[in-house]
Amino acid sequence: MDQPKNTPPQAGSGNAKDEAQSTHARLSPMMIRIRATMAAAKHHGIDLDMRDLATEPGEDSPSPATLARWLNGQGLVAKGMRLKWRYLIRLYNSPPVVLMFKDGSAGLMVGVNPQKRVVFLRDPLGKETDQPVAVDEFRLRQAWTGDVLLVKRNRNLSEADAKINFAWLFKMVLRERASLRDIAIASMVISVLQIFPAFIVMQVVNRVIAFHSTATLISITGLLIVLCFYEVLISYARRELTAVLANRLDARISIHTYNRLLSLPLEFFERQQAGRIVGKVSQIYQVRDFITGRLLSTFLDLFTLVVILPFLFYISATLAWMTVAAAGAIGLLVVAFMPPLMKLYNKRIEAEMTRGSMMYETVAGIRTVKTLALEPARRQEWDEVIAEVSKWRLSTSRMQNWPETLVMPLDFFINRGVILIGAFIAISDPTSGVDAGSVVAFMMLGGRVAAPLVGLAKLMSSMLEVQTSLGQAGEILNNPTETKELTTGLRPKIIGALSFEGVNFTYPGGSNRALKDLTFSIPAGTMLGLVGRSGSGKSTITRLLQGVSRNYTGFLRLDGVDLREINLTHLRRSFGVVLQDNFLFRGTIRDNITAGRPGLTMDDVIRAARLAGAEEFIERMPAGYDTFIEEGSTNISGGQRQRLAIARAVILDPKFMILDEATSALDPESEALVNANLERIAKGRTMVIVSHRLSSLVNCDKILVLDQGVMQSIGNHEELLENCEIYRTLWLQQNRHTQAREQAKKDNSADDSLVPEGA
Ligand SMILES: Nc1ncnc2c1ncn2[C@@H]1O[C@H](COP(=O)(O)OP(=O)(O)OP(=O)(O)O)[C@@H](O)[C@H]1O
Repeated sequence: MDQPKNTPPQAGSGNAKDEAQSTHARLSPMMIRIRATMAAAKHHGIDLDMRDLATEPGEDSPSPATLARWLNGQGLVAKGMRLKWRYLIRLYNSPPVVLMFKDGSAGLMVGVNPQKRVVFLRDPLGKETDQPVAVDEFRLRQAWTGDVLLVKRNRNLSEADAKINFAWLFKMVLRERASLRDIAIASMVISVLQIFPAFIVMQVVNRVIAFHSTATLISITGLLIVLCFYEVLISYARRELTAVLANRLDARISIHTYNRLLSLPLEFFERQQAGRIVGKVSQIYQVRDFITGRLLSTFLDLFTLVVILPFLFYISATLAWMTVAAAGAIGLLVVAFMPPLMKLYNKRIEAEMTRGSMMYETVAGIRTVKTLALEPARRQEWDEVIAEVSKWRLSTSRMQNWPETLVMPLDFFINRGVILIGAFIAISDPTSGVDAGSVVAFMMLGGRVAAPLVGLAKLMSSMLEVQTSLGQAGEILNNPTETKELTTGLRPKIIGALSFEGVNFTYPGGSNRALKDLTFSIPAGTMLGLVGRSGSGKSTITRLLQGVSRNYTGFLRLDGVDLREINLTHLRRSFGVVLQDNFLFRGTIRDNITAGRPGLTMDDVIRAARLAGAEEFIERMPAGYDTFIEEGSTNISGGQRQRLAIARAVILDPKFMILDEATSALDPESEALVNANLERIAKGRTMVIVSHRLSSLVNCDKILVLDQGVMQSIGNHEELLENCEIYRTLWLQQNRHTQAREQAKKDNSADDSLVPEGA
């Protein structure tokens, strides 16, 4: 237990201890801190990937806040905080706590004994079963900074991954109950303050005017000014609170929506039109507007009702009943028109969605539209879409116009008729208790009763609209996500040996198998070419490898590990993938190569660019690595874009690369350049290359020939030319001209040799 000063207490005993200490000696304090955090996460069943850790510039060792950011959102909830010893020893029921040490490393506290006033530390590099070591306050203080990282499993992973529906909305609004309570109190106070002016005016009319009392008028004026001042203040506070609440709800909805969208599997996006996805997901903003707008204001108006209604009954029950009855009739009218309105509303949304889709499709496919001069056809189609939208918009507005017109007489009755009736009662029946003051007070407050009741009725109709919008957004967002596969599973070190064992795969909804009983294996470091006619299943193989489709039968193993057991994020990160058409984001070349992945330095960017053969053209650009790439990468050539995509794929030094027609769209010169770079990159990696051009695959160690999902043969170029009919045919088709030229050359030389000497 004797430790030198300021050295973190080490756990373990005997040989294990020596071993652990020698590992400690090899690892930097920063690494020990990271490993301690990973061990705390592991306790909750979450394997963290160090590549997700984004350290702040200038940090020697990640701070608790940085570590917490790393853990949050990976199925864990983490919080960095400063704790006193006396609080630390109260954490007796907690899972492992990471204690930050002064040298930049960390310890893992796995238990406490408050009676003996000791905490138990376990070696962060050891096993969960290792014996922890008891450390007292004095010894811990020598190493501990006082900072801790508390980690717990996100109890409600379902909350992070919750489906978008009313229950979710309700829970989310409920989480803001503190703000809601404050707003409700402010609304109550405002309502009460609003009663006073009416009450005062009643007094002015009845007493001041009737008895010519100036003194009463002065005191009433003073009171009125004070009340106005309070109302201004409280209204300000309510608006401020409401704005904050609306913003928080907006942020929550937006973050959750985006997270769910990102966790949907790629297969889902392939089945849907992008425009439709965006259109439907955007419906969530209607829901947001409803919650932060109508729902909140009606909720607040109801408080007004609760306060004002008793007051109105106090002034005159007859007039109050008349007002409530008229307001109720308005509500009924609104509700009666709801079903037909909803029908029309749904049609309108559908038509607007089609309009959005078409707009998106036109912008996305504008090259094709322009080059094929499709503008007139598109315009005509657009006219039809717009006609449909106009039709349903107009019908909805017309239908909406009806209840709005029909409620007007009732509204007039509340605001004017009730007053007239009040005046009549006051004149005809002096014993009724209705006097001039009551009538004026009613005039001031009666209208405020109608608004919340009508609001309540409209709220019900809006609920239906929101239900529709929620349904639309849910149609996209509530599809099964791949969150579980992305956050759980094995994270083996990938070396690159690959084997397919009786793999069969059919696309969802497809009738034929895209891969039939595929069995082959390649050792790590192999360059494997995939060849076959169009539709033979080449891309399907790469899809299965990347875990895009997982519902295949048979086994697909990477270094002997079943692919389905491997964590999806880890799997995809371990691959470098270059496709035919690679999307570059708006931003600098450097941003595109790092693609926002944390922990990458400029040196990594330059190394990747060099490996991809992109360095030379980047350096020739005016701003070098800071050159801005426009949307659609219009300011660089196709060959340059491919080289940037390769740099982006190799920056993490993947041991496994997939190139799916990566050079097919390039001109021969760029293709030769990129192919030369690929051969360099291939050293020490497994590469799966799909290409239509067999000439770019001749150097592959193995070429797999597919036909209608069935493996025809596997071997190198020469072997296949000899043994595989399909390969030979494809090769001859593609190299007919070269063959013909070579034949012609041979013939010519043969002819020359026939010319008699001296001729
Ligand atoms: N998303 C999909 N949904 C349904 N069927 C699909 C899908 N993608 C491909 N297929 C079908 O699966 C089979 C294999 O397609 P795959 O894309 O793997 O062929 P390929 O050899 O890569 O073709 P190409 O060289 O034209 O890219 C084809 O019959 C194709 O029609």
